[in-house]
Amino acid sequence: MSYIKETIDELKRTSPAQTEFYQAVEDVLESIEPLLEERPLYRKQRIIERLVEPERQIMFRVPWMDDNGDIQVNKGYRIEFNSALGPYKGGLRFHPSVNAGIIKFLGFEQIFKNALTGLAIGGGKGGANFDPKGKSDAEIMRFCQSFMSELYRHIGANTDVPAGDIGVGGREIGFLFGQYKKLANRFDGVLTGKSLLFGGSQVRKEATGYGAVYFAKYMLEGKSESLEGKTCLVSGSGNVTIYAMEKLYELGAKPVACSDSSGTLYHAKGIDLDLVKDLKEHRHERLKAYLDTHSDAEYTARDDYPSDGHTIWRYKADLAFPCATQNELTEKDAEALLSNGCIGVIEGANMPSTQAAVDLFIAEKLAYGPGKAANAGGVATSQIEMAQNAGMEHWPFEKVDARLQEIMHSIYTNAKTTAEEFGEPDNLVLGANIAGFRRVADAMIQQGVV
Ligand SMILES: NC(=O)C1=CN([C@@H]2O[C@H](COP(=O)(O)OP(=O)(O)OC[C@H]3O[C@@H](n4cnc5c(N)ncnc54)[C@H](O)[C@@H]3O)[C@@H](O)[C@H]2O)C=CC1
Ligand SMILES: O=C(O)CCC(=O)C(=O)O
Repeated sequence: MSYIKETIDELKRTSPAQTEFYQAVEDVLESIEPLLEERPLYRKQRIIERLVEPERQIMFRVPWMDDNGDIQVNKGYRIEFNSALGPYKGGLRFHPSVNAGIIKFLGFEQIFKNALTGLAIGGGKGGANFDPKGKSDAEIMRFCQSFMSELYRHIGANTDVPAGDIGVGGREIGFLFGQYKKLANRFDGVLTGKSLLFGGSQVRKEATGYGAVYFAKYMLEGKSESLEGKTCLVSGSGNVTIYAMEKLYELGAKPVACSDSSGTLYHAKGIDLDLVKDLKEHRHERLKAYLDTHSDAEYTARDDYPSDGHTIWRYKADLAFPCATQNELTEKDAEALLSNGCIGVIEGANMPSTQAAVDLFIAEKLAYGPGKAANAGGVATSQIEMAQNAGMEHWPFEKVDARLQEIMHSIYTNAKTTAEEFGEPDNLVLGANIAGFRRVADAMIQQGVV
């Protein structure tokens, strides 16, 4: 039996029912096989066995009272996965689908993503199976306060620094920070993605979307192509999607489709970004309401999606940016993109393409930027926020944006040159996984068996 299969079988036995986690582990293990052959020390040191086991997993009860006075109970998680390179760093996700397996897959991805940034940050992730949809601000506040009432004792500016992810934006980070400050009696950089009024960094809100588009720019330049005039499908309509679309417009491309969990919107003239921002950032409405302003746009409800995939990837466009959630781009979607002449897929979300879709992109030598490389701009800018907090500084927008561009360029170059080193110059999955793994593994070896 191969080493990879043995490892996955052992994970299935010891950590049952964590499908997304196995998928994330398999993706990394398959890529690093040539490195393991070249450097037997990694197996001797049992780096893989140590890496797949989180350093610490915290699971807790989150009781809170809704507006009717009824008591609700959710499950909270913080998985402190690996601290070889720095304090645990990674977002919090509030979504009804959250469970230990989802948080573990996200935490595992985060280890290698954070390593790729070249910064001193380890990997962690957390969240709750709480559904913010339809909740009042007061309910969100009470939930965040209860969540932090347990979490505060596990985190710290030099220990573990959470941020946002799906369902956790500026409003939630504000409530979480307020409760942390009250309980810990400390005002420090324990969370990132904070408001600019109390320690937040310029560009953090925009960073993941902007970063993914910078990555696309560098990857296309590597193929003597550019973003200018390209039509783009950008799934989702949250933080990552909105700022990816903003940067695409700035760099001369045209986003023509986006989506939410209820359906897909297509507008051949180009998505009206101001309207989407208003609908999603202020009015908290479904995308369908876009049709009230633009009757020439098309909307497909989720119930009418093809049974083997998602409507958004069936439209013709030059580039695809999956920016919503995991496994939102299937093999059939990948086939549709390729047959419609799509030349690049750049992942703003974490693990949005199924393994079969990824295999197809690699076999077809598509310009493919895997999430752990392409969406690392968010966490990289979080580290810039931590550095500003520690130094009691506040950098201007231009300075943070320039640093973000440098980091995205270096991530692309590192993934590309590592892919070349291992004889597969077009395979940035292999390049990103090996480059990220090597940095973490070498640090673990130097720190001994801990
Ligand atoms: N916020 C950040 O800085 C970072 C986020 N990510 C990843 O980017 C993705 C999006 O995160 P955010 O934009 O922060 O979250 P968000 O909560 O702001 O937006 C999520 C969006 O995805 C949509 N969505 C959720 N499930 C969907 C589905 N099944 N089909 C279509 N749309 C769906 C929601 O309607 C919403 O528009 C996630 O995979 C997250 O892990 C990755 C790196 C950093
Ligand atoms: O900014 C951060 O700390 C984390 C962002 C995040 O959750 C991610 O990169 O998936």
